[in-house]
Amino acid sequence: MALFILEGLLSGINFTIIFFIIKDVLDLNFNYNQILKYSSILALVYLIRNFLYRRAYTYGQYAGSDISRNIRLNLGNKFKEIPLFNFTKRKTGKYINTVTNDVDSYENILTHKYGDILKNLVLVIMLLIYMFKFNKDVGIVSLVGGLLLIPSLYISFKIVNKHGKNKNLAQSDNTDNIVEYITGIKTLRIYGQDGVNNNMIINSMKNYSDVSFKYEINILPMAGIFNILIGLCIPVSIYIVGLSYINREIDIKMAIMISTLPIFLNKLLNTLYISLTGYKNLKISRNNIESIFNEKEEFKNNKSFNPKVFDLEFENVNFSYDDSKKVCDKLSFKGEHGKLTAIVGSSGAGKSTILNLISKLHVPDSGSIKIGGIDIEGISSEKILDKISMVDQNTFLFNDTIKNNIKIAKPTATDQEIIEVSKLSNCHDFIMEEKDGYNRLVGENGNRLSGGQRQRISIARTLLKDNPIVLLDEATASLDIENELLVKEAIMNLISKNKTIFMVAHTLPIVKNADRILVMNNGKIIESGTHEDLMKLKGKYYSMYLADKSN
Ligand SMILES: Nc1ncnc2c1ncn2[C@@H]1O[C@H](COP(=O)(O)OP(=O)(O)OP(=O)(O)O)[C@@H](O)[C@H]1O
Repeated sequence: MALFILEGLLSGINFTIIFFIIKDVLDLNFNYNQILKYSSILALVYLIRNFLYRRAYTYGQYAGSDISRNIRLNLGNKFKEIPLFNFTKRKTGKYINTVTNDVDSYENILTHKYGDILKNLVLVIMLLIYMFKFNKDVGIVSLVGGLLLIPSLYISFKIVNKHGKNKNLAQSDNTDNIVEYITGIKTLRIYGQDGVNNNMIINSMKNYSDVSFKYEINILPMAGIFNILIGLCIPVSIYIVGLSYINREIDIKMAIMISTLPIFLNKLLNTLYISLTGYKNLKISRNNIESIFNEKEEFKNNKSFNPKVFDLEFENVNFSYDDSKKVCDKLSFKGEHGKLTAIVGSSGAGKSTILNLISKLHVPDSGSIKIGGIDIEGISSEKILDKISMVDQNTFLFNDTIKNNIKIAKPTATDQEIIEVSKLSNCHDFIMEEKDGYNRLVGENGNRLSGGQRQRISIARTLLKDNPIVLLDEATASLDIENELLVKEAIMNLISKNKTIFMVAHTLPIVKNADRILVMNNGKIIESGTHEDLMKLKGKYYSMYLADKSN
């Protein structure tokens, strides 16, 4: 900043030199020595200014990229603290937009805007001082022109606030839709909904360009009015200078000099107006970054969580995602330590929601969930998740080797441990089929592996993490027979490890051996007991079992 101000001050020397040249020319004193003197001063000042500007620019770039890197890292840290249920479709787009575009815009404020604004401000002040010094009346007219900047910017800032925010929101939506479009491109292609056939993406692009156009069109009138008003200061100043010259209050040198200054001032004020309006727009990005940092964080405390046993109890738990529908309706049940509790029931009954509540991805509206007799409400979710492993249909794999993907569950694991859990989860054979073995790359989100192989890797992770509670969500759904058998076998290996297991399942044979089966319907548990108990009841489970062709 200091270097930019210094550079601005030095550029004022140009005006002084121009003044002296005009003076010398009119005094018929403009000889070779004078020419040499002025050109040398101008060259020297130019070199110093160039040096200062380069330094200021480099420092600015360096500081800017340092700051934006830190902001991005801190945002990454903050995402760790934001409750998982906040990562909804809309918010994800907003987050991506902030981490990419908003941080870039903020860096732009730091690296370019501040410097330009300061430099031009210094020059405007210098020119005003010159004008007051040379001719008070022209000084007053120029000052009024300069002060017009304040109300004009006030109005422009209001417009920027209103339309700039909409533009920023449309940009987030756009980012979000583009991410969804690209991730869903396979499905969209299958149904011929890609490219210009995709209404969602077309509307989103159109909305963004409409909102951007609206922003520009609303900003323009005020910029035009300001432009005209300060433009009028030039003829008024020249009129005053002309009168002063006719009345012999100033000589011709002064008259020429003072007439040129309002033209420079006009250009500077216009640049300043544009820079400050742009600065205000970029501040929306700064506010977006701040709003993420201010987002409510997940409940956290330092309370340790080390229950002696890991039985799990729901007591009168009520929960709904939104007010329209109760997804858990006064749920009460117990899953004993080291036992397998299966949850079955019709689609949408609330089975997966139970697992989400256990892992604190959501919190109940009322009632309590206890692990080993301790209410999990008062424990941070980080500590709860430290005791839980989860296997669901959508195993997320990183674009890395198989080994590293398993190791994520326990970064300190030895190769021997990894091979051991891979054998138990029926992964070892398919891993060794290829020459790279455990160092084979799985591709983006594991796309070089089959669905069953991905699930077995997820089970290997669970075995490696060796947590006392295991949540299995439809782990055998959508698999072919061979894969299903291998996954089931892997699950059985998991079950034999004395863990408290909750398993949501559609196919009933694997449920048959459960210690307890909960049958859900519309957020309620309507039956519970062992397979034999429920078969004797001849209720919902009985009819589901008879209808299940996989028995
Ligand atoms: N994130 C969410 N926001 C709003 N509603 C949701 C959300 N997740 C689930 N639901 C709704 O909650 C209800 C229970 O969903 P849940 O996934 O728990 O059912 P489920 O029994 O596991 O179903 P399925 O067997 O089909 O997987 C459903 O009506 C569903 O539409």
